[in-house]
Amino acid sequence: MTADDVVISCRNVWKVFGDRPERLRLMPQTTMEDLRATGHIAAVRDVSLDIRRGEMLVVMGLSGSGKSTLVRCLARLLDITAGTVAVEGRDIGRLGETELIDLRRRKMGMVFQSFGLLPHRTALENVAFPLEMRGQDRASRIARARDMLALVGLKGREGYFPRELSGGQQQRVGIARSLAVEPDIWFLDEPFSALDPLIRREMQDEFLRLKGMLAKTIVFITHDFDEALRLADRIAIMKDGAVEQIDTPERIVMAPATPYVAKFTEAIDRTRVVHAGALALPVDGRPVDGEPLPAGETLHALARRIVGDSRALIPLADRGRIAGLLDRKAALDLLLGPAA
Ligand SMILES: Nc1ncnc2c1ncn2[C@@H]1O[C@H](COP(=O)(O)OP(=O)(O)OP(=O)(O)O)[C@@H](O)[C@H]1O
Repeated sequence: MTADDVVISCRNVWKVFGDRPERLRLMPQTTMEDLRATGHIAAVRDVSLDIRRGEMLVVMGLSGSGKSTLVRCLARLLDITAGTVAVEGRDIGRLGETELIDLRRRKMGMVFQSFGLLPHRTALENVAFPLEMRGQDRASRIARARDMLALVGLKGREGYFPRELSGGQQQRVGIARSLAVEPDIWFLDEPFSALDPLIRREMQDEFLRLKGMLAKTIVFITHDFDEALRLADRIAIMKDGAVEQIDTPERIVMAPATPYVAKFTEAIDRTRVVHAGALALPVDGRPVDGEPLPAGETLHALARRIVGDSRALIPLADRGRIAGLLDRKAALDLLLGPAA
């Protein structure tokens, strides 16, 4: 990864709430108990991570683990207590108020759990509002706002005020508003939590489509592991303000860095995460017979073909080349549980 690939970089970031956090001497070994003794609480504890351009980073953790606080620090909606957050190489802690507003307006989009809609404006005007702030002309911003509302399934409700919409509909207006400005960096704090499962899946698909098309950098908080697995390039698992592991979904479930991460991912169906290629054995001169299976597919997607295959070692192909051999028994053990 080169420096150019990194859009957001945070180093040893702390966010401590309490009486006088600025007077604390924070060190990696500072514990929650040390802080509690002085009437403080660390919502974010010594977090260092880099987010790459075009990446979708999903932040997960139990309630109170610091997800929202971390994301608010990345957008400098909160001032951090210690450490640095750099966006495209600029330390955002040093930006003046106008520069900060400009950075947010030009580069960042945000959707938070509380929808933050303007109560005296209609759905259409709410979605058009950030475009107005950018100085876009009325006709084009209204047209764009209409398109975005249609995209989130609110065609026909353009003239409704927030109080006339359900919680899920208000959330969709918030999503449409953030989509309207096509930000480079998107911060999404449980954006789909109030949506019912069908529309939620549609919105996830829409996100994946936009992500693929526009190479946006997205930081996304969710409680829902299935959602994380569908969307994430990498997942950060938080506990008590610290990031326990930041890794690909496959490595989070197959190589948990701590007992906590292992416990957190215990109930996940591994076969939906693990690609056949991850189980590949080297060919090492063994015969490679017959049609190979695609190494990039998950075991779940290949289940029928693996069950119906009679070869003990099934060749795997990646971009037209043999990538290794899949031990059918090991794959079946994962799919069906070890034989009794
Ligand atoms: N303004 C504040 N003042 C004091 N403590 C706060 C404040 N904001 C958050 N906290 C504390 O910081 C910790 C992390 O909160 P945060 O909202 O970041 O967690 P979260 O992981 O996003 O939770 P949830 O999933 O419930 O939204 C919690 O213990 C919370 O009580």
